[in-house]
Amino acid sequence: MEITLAPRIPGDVHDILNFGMNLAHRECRSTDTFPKHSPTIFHDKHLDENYILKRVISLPMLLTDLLNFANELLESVKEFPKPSFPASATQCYPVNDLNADAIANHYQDSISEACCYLASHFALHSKAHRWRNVLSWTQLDDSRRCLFPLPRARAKRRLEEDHFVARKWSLVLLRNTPSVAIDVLTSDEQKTWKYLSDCSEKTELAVWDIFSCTMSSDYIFESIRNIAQKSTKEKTKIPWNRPNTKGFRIEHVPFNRCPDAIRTPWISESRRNIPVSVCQNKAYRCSEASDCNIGTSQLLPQKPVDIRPLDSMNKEHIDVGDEPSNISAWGEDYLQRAWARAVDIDATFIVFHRGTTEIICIRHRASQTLFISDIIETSANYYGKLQTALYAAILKDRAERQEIWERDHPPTAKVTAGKKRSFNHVESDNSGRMRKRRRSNSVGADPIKNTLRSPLTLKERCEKLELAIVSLNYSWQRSIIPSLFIRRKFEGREFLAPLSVQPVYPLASCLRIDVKSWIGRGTSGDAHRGTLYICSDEKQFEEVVVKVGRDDYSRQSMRHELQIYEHLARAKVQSVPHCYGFFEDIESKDSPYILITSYAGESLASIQRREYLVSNDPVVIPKSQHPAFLRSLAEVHAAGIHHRDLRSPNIVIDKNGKVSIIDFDLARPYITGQQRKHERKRMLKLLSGESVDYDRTTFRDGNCCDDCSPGTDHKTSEGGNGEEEPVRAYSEPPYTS
Ligand SMILES: Nc1ncnc2c1ncn2[C@@H]1O[C@H](COP(=O)(O)OP(=O)(O)OP(=O)(O)O)[C@@H](O)[C@H]1O
Repeated sequence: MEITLAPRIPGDVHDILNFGMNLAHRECRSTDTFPKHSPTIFHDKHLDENYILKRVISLPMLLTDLLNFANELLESVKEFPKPSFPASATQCYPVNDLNADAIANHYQDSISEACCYLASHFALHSKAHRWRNVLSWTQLDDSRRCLFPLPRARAKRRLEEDHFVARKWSLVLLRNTPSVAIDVLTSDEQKTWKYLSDCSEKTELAVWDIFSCTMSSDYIFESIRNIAQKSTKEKTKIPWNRPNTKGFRIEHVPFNRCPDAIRTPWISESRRNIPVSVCQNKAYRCSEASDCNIGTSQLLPQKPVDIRPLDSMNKEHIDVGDEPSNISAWGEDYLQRAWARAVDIDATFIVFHRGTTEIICIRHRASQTLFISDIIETSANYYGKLQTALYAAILKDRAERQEIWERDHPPTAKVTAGKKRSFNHVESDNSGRMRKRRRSNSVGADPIKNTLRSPLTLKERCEKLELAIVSLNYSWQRSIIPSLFIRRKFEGREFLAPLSVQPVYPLASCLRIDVKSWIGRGTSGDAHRGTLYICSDEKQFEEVVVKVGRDDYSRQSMRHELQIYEHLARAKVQSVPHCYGFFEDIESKDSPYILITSYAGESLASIQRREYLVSNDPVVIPKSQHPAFLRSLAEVHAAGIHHRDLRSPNIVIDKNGKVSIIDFDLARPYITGQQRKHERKRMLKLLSGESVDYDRTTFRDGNCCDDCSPGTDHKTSEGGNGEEEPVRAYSEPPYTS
């Protein structure tokens, strides 16, 4: 009989496995409050089902499972590594300000780096003398969090939130091959390595939310634990608001999800709680409508996006007392956000860490369930072992899921170019239908068809329609049920009448708008691109821009913009988009307002940016093309409109070369000759690639424009007697912004 002696664990490995975090915890600062809680808003109602956490289950056994897994790994190790490990910091951490980043740095230095080495060794190449690390716990590039220029107040709030929770850390897979002959590895290790090699460089493997070490984060952790315990006991589902729109038949179209690992031991316990229907290994097809996406597919974003499905940034700060019972909603919020991030990077493990305590969660994709451990004390002397097991589990889980995926999707010899489906890009089931419709009715693409079908007819027909049915289909937004918006009209500065909604609208009286991409964010809201048609007639449609605003400021500026567009339409100005109207969501007063205009092409800013990337030189528009730009501006001026925000994002050019001026939220309905000259000069500067911006630091009255130096008055600066009669667009008192 062969007797295998347990290997002697070297001292440095022993130190890591028996590491307990030593973090002195001071009283929280008096100013410490929760970041804003974010109730469900319009965009949340249109979230892709995959991004919604449906239930949570408490899994107290997770800790034991992971420690047992660590023991199994240790037993299987034939030789322990002999490199010099990053030392685990055992000294007490200075606690001046335990903000989220300080906690993250401490976790990284004290234990994470060492665990990356150990877990790589145990899970991948336990027999090799010389080996490399394949894991790195890293702060990710922060640039994706600042995609949009934020107004100062929102940027400040974001900073406050960053202070409380850092979301930019993750475990990353490195693609350097281990310097070890592959035949030294056991067959299991070879398999794991093969499947991990198929992942791309710097694949994010798990989600970490690192909290500041304060009383508030302590409350949040308790809240998470309580939510898990309560919903496990009562078998509750997390409720999710949807639009209340009636009369839309919801079709249940099952689809294949990315797989969940099944054999992994650490979810053996959890599997008992997952409904059998969604736990079958084979195809991960959802079987009940309530448990899966309806009519949608798993479409992972192509570009990294800042996932904030619960848009707390736009919500009022809600202070809570020190009562932990008040804060269950906060815990749910953080769980939901972490779930959404995990969906985005297709991660199974989510870790909440706050220095002295930690919670580990496992995401089950098919049932959209999160299994939640108890609160783990990081000072326990098995914490190092637990983290090593966690990292190895994450690696194994990734490899196993890749194995399942490749088994279920064997490479087909013949893949037609352009039809290849990538791992993370599955087309939505109705996209083919939409493409077909667009091909056969490509208004805008074919000028002959345009004239035959006269887009004006659609515009004219739309003028009388009161109801707009809006659904979102881009990035993580994928409406199951559309929202209803009702047309709003104004008299002077106020709404003409209170919102009145009829019980039933015939399809022929409804506009339908499919929002399909995000264009940009301005001061009055987000601009999206979409397709507009009338419900009863899908044959005619037009590309539109839908500006979505939520607050009072955006309502005011959209109202003003609508008024200017209406005037320009009456004056038959051709060089501006057609405005379809201003609509309001009928569901609640928190819901947004939308302003719909026709899509008028790509902005000068975006063309110049694109060209600049190629040539690296400021982009100059050829002189021969200047008249088209100047004519468009002159047309607007001739109608008595002073734009006052003439910048390259607000000049758009369609594919036939037609130049339009957009964005009239700052415009004034009267203009002097001097102001006209100034805007013309500004246009020429923009065309020659000069970057010109407005000085909005001083208040300008109607006699000045923002291009004048402060103190200049058009009336007095004019030659002759200085008198100049402004052209008035309409006889309202001048609008002051
Ligand atoms: N009708 C349109 N056609 C083409 N692109 C458009 C249209 N309307 C808006 N856009 C694009 O969307 C972006 C944002 O829209 P817009 O500038 O109107 O928003 P805003 O909130 O008024 O912004 P701002 O801060 O400039 O006032 C614009 O820069 C432009 O590129």
